[in-house]
Amino acid sequence: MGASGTAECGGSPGRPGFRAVGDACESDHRSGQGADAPRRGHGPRGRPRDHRRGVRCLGAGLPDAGPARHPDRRRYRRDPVREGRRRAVLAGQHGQADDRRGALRRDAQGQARPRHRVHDQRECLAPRRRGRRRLVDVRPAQQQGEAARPPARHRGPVRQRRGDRRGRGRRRHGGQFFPDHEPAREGDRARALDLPQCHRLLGARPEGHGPGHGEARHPPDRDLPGELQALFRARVHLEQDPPAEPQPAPHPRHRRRRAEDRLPRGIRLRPDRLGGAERPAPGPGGERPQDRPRPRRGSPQADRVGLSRLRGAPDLQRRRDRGGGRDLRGREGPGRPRHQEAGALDAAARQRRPAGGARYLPGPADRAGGGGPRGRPAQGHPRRAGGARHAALHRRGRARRHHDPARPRRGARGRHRLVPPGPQPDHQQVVTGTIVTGAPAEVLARPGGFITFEGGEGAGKSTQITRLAAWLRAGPDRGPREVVTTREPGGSPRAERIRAAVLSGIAKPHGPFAEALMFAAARLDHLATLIRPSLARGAVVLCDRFSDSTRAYQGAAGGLEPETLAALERVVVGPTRPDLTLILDLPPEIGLARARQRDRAAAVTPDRFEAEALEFHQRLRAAFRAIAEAEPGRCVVIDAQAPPDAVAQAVRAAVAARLPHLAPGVSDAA
Ligand SMILES: Nc1ncnc2c1ncn2[C@@H]1O[C@H](COP(=O)(O)OP(=O)(O)O)[C@@H](O)[C@H]1O
Ligand SMILES: Cc1cn([C@H]2C[C@H](O)[C@@H](COP(=O)(O)OP(=O)(O)O)O2)c(=O)[nH]c1=O
Repeated sequence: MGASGTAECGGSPGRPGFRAVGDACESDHRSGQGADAPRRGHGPRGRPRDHRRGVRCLGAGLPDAGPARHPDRRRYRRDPVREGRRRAVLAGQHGQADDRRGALRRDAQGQARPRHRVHDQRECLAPRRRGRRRLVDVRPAQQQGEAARPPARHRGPVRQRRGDRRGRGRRRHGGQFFPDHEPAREGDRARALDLPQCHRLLGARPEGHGPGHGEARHPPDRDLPGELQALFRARVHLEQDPPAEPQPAPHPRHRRRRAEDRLPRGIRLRPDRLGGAERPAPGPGGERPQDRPRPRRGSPQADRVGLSRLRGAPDLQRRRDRGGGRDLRGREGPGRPRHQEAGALDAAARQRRPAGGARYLPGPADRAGGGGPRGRPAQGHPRRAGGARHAALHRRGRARRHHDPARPRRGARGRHRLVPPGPQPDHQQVVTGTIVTGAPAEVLARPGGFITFEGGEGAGKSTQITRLAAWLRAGPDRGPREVVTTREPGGSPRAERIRAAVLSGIAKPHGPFAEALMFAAARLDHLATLIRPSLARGAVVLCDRFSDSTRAYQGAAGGLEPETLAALERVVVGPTRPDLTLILDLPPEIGLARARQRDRAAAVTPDRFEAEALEFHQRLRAAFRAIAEAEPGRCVVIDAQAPPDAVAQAVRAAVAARLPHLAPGVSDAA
């Protein structure tokens, strides 16, 4: 093929000035078979180029290079990677026609490139490996520099990536369809990069031969063209530090999180206050507010129901002590999110709203005393409650909010601000995390109560709970009330699974403390998932056994120290102590007889505690009595030997006496 060698080394008509490096063709200049003429006058600065090892002719054997056929052509077709490169070379040969049309080209891996990169400078396959094709620009340096300078609109890396993306898929090239050839290996990405990219990485000018080029920093290998030197140097950079992939846009939810994260530490958002965030007062020791024990406000009862978390707690508690107000329940529970409280209170407020959906409307007194803009009553923060200064502050806050798109629009989430007619009762009644401002106590939450039933086996607890629930559901004069009946261990799906395990006796070999821990675990879930949410809704919760059973069974009867159980109770129960505990008392022999009769009827075997000896049950009875004596304000002992109706009557009387707001009426209770 010496005949084609001379012509091909001079450059094919479609690809003047290019040669392939490392290809094994018959025009190999090492073998001396190629023509000498193109060896001189093709390299930059007129240097001879082809004396280097492995510089061979481009285009030998290519279909449009002449009638001669390359002997390795069939081999290329069998190797997909090499086939892709061969087609890239083909594409380069058709480049001039494509360039005139402004078409994209394909590099050696089949990726499309803007034409200014492809035409004369790009086809440098860096590694010197035997059998690999490298294209070397052998045109004069000035011409190379002109071709290497990309147009401004293609200079940035983003443009380059977009070009790559556009090149994917099948693309018509020179009248033929060529499939894509993705880079076979990661290293091919570095090898496929073009020279402008190399220049950028080297901090050199694209022209490549002036001051500031890589040659100035590295001793130049004068035998190599400047672009090839640059590529060899850049390859190291590229393989170590590949170009950054475009980052996907952050998800809107993440953006929102980041916006919240920008809040200074200690500041929390107040959804009820459109004014935004508040910073709780710093602790004396610099501790975080959420780590601080909550301050006690008012009575222990107020603390139990979480009134300490309400700004109007003292006032509400005063109302309740007078008997004219309503209790707030169930806003304790550190694990429960505030919006849940808000939802519960909102629901309660909606229930209490007058029929027809009418809301409280602002009266003249509202406008007189610190009214808001356009005659609306001042709402939200107590500082805005009265006086022109506070009204002006309020207006300023509204104006600011109007221009802040990050803040929710007023009423956008369907919340209502209920303002009673007449003078504002007490603007301290702002509930953290919810919407109510200045509403009377009975609007804030529906009153509820937490009543537990305790006693030995077969005392009649389940029977009496059912009866009391029916009585309480009638509710007071204002209408029916929600009553939740539950039991321990159990009451929630997870707690029921613990119940099944512990009553099967699985923890008995581990001792009473292990059993107490299992009961505590069940209680934790029960409280979190059922009891506290129900109390927060204002429901009455009737529970068959609670923490007093742990004291009696695992403590007094099981031998566990009271201090241990008290600590466990403090951790698990916290402030959610029962309002009233009804202890059904009867001799254990009678209770066990009833329980066995019940079990036979239900065809179940006695559980782990029913199977205990009589002496164990006697200790239980003594323990329950002792608890009642220790806490007379909470506990009432009821004689459970009486007939069921008589016991039910005694239970109602106890509830009416201790929790009068739950009683449906005096006539019913009598
Ligand atoms: N006051 C009562 N007098 C007689 N039998 C009763 C009385 N109360 C409940 N029972 C019966 O005793 C059995 C156990 O009652 P139950 O309510 O299940 O007790 P506990 O829940 O305390 O184990 C049931 O069969 C029930 O019908
Ligand atoms: C709640 C609780 C129950 N128990 C025991 C008492 C009961 O024997 C058993 C619960 O069974 P249960 O069937 O609810 O009792 P009763 O037969 O009285 O209706 O679990 C404890 O030992 N510790 C506890 O804390």
